[in-house]
Amino acid sequence: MLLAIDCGNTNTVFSIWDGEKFLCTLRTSTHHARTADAYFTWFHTLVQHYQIETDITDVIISSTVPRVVFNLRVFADRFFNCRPLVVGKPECLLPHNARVEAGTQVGPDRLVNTAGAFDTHGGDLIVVDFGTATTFDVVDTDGAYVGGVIAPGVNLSLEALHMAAAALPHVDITKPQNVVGMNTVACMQSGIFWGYVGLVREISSRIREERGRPMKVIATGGLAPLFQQDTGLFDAFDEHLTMHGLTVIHKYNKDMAA
Ligand SMILES: Nc1ncnc2c1ncn2[C@@H]1O[C@H](COP(=O)(O)OP(=O)(O)OP(=O)(O)O)[C@@H](O)[C@H]1O
Ligand SMILES: CC(C)(CO)[C@@H](O)C(=O)NCCC(=O)O
Ligand SMILES: [K+]
Repeated sequence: MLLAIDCGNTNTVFSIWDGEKFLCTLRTSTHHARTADAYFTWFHTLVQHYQIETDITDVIISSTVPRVVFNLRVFADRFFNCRPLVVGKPECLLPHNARVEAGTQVGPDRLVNTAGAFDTHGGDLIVVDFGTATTFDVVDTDGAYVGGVIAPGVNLSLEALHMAAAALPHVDITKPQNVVGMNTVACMQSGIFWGYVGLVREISSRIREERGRPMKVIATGGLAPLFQQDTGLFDAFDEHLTMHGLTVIHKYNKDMAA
């Protein structure tokens, strides 16, 4: 059984993959100081709570925060007696190597999304991930990551308004009824929501134009469904894209080692 760990700048997600399906998905906030023992206490409590029979033999990690990898390695070694595969390390092979400028470190989450999206949807894709940052990953015909776009995340943008302007409150994202807001909160929500709809539309269309071919837009991340409603921004929403990508990369490495 595989334990797949997707560690983002805001949240860390653990999923158990039995080879056919995910048995559970557990979420915690990302903290570089969390110890291996603390991970296990949290993990074990939830696995017991959900009464899941686990027999973890393999661990794969994607982390956009380099500092957390040490404790996750200790966690894998101490509790599952295994050496984890870490996406982005030379020993972790990718089904298709990224084609980017020499010396560029592509975020592991973007490499994982690329592998997952290509496996499910084929080539010529734009993958949009609404995480801490909103990223666009361009997946070539053959499945290689060939570049993309990084924009500030939705919640980060709302937080930045609140932090920088004394009179602007903390607000949660929602889809406003109107564009013209008649109170402060509605004005902020409109700016972020409709601004993002425009951002996604413009960037997707410019990517297609630059590459001169039709490309499908696949969205993932917790906020994607909110942006999909009535906007037709995406060809598909794939909630489990990152986790699926981790299983694809794990299987590829197993097959290559066999
Ligand atoms: N309707 C909503 N309003 C506000 N926040 C939401 C809504 N739906 C989901 N979210 C939040 O969106 C976030 C989406 O999670 P996701 O895993 O896609 O990215 P993240 O964890 O924030 O970023 P990262 O992977 O970079 O750490 C979660 O924090 C979730 O609580
Ligand atoms: C852009 C983020 C923060 C999105 O999670 C992550 O993929 C990252 O840290 N990337 C490194 C730079 C790059 O991907 O080009
Ligand atoms: K994410």
